[in-house]
Amino acid sequence: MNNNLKNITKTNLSKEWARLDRIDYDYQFKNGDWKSVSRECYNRGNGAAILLYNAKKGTVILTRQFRMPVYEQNQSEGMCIEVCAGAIDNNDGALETILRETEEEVGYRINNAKQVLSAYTSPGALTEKMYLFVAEYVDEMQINDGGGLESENEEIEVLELPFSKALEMIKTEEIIDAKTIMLLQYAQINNLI
Ligand SMILES: Nc1nc2c(ncn2[C@@H]2O[C@H](COP(=O)(O)OP(=O)(O)O[C@H]3O[C@H](CO)[C@@H](O)[C@H](O)[C@@H]3O)[C@@H](O)[C@H]2O)c(=O)[nH]1
Ligand SMILES: [Mg+2]
Repeated sequence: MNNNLKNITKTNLSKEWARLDRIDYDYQFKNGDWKSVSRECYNRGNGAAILLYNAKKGTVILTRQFRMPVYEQNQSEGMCIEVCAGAIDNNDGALETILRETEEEVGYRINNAKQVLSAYTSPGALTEKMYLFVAEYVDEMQINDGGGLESENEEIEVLELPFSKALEMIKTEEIIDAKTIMLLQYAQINNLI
């Protein structure tokens, strides 16, 4: 399949929380020339995210939390509004991860969720693939206040917003997280709410 790729070597540059490798390879361009190419790839595993919506109330559940990489880019954007999401542990599936994160982060116990999209979040730099879900919630499914795990230094504010307001916040750039924009627009295009 990849006849235009050879001599792939991987050099680990960092391995603390996640793994940063430099991958060197020879790549044959369309004009037939082979060139040596080097790319850094950050591997922090894959992720799952979910848009919880209530069609009757016309609302969605989102989170707000401090994100250092965002703060590093722009201090005023460090508190990031996102759908509920979590990293997929090695042996877990995307669905069981997102059901667990939904309980931990936003405090709702849902029995099932529908995977509607999958997406590489930054294919030039990250190996990460995200599995994006939607699920309906009703108030009776709330079992705690959410907030995330203190043991993981998480402090997650739970937001229940009118869907129309969430869409407006994409326009005003108060919502600037890619997976969140994708899921809100998926809900809009498919008239979920
Ligand atoms: N020490 C340390 N801990 C970390 C680091 N990165 C994450 N953690 C720990 O791992 C936890 C991960 O929490 P999750 O809820 O599982 O993941 P997330 O941070 O919400 O990430 C989700 O969204 C990301 C951004 O879109 C995705 O990149 C990720 O795959 C996942 O879906 C954090 O609370 C924190 O305790 C790090 O660099 N160092
Ligand atoms: Mg999370």
